[in-house]
Amino acid sequence: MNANLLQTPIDYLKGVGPNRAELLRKEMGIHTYQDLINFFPNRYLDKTRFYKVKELLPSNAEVQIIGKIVGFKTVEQKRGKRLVADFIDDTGRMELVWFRGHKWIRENLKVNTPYVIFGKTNNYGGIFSMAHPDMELLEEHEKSLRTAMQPIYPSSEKLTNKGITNRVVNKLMQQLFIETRGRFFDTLSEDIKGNLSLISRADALFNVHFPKSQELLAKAQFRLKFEELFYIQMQLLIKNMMQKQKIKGFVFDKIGHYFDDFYKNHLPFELTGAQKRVIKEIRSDLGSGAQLNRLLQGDVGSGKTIVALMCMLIALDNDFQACLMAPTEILATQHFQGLKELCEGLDINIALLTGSVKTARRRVIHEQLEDGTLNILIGTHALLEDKVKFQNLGLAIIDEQHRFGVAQRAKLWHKNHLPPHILVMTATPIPRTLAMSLYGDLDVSVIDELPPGRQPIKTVHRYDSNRLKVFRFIKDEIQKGRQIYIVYPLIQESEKMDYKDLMDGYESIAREFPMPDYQISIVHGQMKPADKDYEMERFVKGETQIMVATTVIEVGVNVPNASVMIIESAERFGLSQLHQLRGRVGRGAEQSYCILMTSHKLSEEGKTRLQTMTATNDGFEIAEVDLKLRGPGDLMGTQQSGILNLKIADIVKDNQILKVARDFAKRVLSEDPELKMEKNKMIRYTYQQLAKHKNIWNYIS
Ligand SMILES: Nc1ncnc2c1ncn2[C@@H]1O[C@H](COP(=O)(O)OP(=O)(O)OP(=O)(O)O)[C@@H](O)[C@H]1O
Repeated sequence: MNANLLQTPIDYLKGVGPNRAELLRKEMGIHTYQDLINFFPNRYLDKTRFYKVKELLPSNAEVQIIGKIVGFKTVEQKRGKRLVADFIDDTGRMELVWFRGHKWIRENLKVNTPYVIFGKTNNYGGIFSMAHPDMELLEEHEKSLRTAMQPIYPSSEKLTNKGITNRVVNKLMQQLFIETRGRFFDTLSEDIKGNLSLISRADALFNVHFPKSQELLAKAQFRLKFEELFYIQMQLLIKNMMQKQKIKGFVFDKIGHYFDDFYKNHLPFELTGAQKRVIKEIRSDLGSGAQLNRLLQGDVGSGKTIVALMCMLIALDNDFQACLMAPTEILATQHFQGLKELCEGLDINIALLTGSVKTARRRVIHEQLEDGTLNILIGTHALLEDKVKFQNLGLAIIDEQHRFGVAQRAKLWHKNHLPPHILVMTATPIPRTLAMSLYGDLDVSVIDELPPGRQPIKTVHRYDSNRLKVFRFIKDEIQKGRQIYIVYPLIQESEKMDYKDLMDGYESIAREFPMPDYQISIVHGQMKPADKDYEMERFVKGETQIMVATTVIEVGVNVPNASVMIIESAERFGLSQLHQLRGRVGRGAEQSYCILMTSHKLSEEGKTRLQTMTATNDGFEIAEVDLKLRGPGDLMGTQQSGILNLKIADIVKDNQILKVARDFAKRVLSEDPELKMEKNKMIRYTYQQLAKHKNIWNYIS
């Protein structure tokens, strides 16, 4: 197919006038023939069956009926007018209803003329009705391309009211196939097609818009989904390959005094097998001559901090500086304290830089960074300020990267004449499939083992009405010398109300656990950093037994003696947030507990979340459920990724296809990294088009 023809503006397609063209462009992003062909149905209806009005059941099933309109009437309602048509077939009568677009409907729908209508039926007071039905003249229906499965396009009700009904899209699609004669060149190699028994691209496009059978539809969808995912994976793998070739990293080939001394004399515990493996992986990257770009995933409490430190020591051994950036002040401070403790006796100059560091101290830090006397800098995004200049930054570690985002990751790159090695740590496990698609340009290491001696956290769900029992339990635990977290949701839109909940909660806890027997800390977002630190500090030192907090403590806080996590209004938290919060306990050797408090009013999804939490402690399993419940768009940090704007594949449902696509992309590139082989000609061409047009779907056809 001539690629230029597909670039034809949509205005030229027969049946598209200036008004429609405008709507197609503005509302549906369809500018060219190509855009239209890549506008895929989001579902299909079985159109083999026609119903009679008499056969309708009072359920709201989607049905297809043949009949005629015998008259219109307008009904006044509180919330505006409703247009109602009397619709009959030879067995009975029903109503068609429109809430909007009355003028267009009256002008365009014919009375006493047979139509095929379809849509969802309702039954109010014994009368069947269908709101905003999709309608086609029977005569046209008989003429149109016969398909068993009727494609339903994702065009909104708004468009339907402006005349772009499903039927119109369908007709335009037919016209497009007529004008292009359905000849679309293939984009995959014979090799891949043969291996996976894929149908041709032309057949796939035809059958996805005009399925001849269920079986062909399935084949068409598989082929198009595979192709979409395959090229995304190609893009990520090639990007990764180029990064390795082009971006020379500093070569950290020495393992010197810092690392050795720490390993032999200061390691506070035996490393787990997973920690050792990950350090080895990172070490080999650091010494390879390419830039390290690695994602380090480890479930909560799996011991990422020590891995981070040991990598920084390698940088120091090679006469470079290192930095660690954390998303919150509390976390940065905690990392600083923890690392300082670990580095004791090692002769390392390590500093903390956050928004609340005083100017005089800041100046010292800036100077020492530039003259190279500061070895390690820990901080928040304050590290990204222009004033912060390193003498020789060799390794940047980013904790909890989704909160920073890709742009900030890039900013760290420019802190040096050559980009430093970048290690991204995350404690929110990202389902493997998603990690593959989102971070395909990063290598991934996983710490999949917890330090020994940890007991799984016992998680239970309790209703608010059982609060007294929960309080009794807390008292018993405090008696045993343990510490307790009580966390309240703080969600921005309703901050005031949440804040009140927190303060009310705090008061009732203070009543239940009076001084001097009990000491309570409180930490929330509206406090000054210094006050927060003070309260945190008291809890860390064990001076207070209860920490009442909002989710500011969500990530990374490490108080091994804390053994009970109580989460108030647990139904309001997302799954990964619940898992993160739970991860604040179970960090010592004692049996730990997580108690999820809720009212009796729970949504289905809320119930699933609570059941998942009580059933498993595995962060990866939880992340998978979370992904299924919320969809990838809602997962932290994924919004910024264009990758999720898929046209036909669904990253969750089609993750098997994603795996196959990734395997094939890898296979092609390992055999032919520059796509020079004759058999990969189409792949090379398609890939080049893709790189040129940025948007994957703007070229393939
Ligand atoms: N190999 C090990 N053996 C025993 N204890 C360990 C080991 N590795 C880490 N720890 C301890 O486990 C606790 C958790 O480690 P760390 O804070 O590094 O976890 P993390 O992976 O950063 O988790 P999170 O993301 O939840 O903060 C710390 O108290 C740490 O000292």
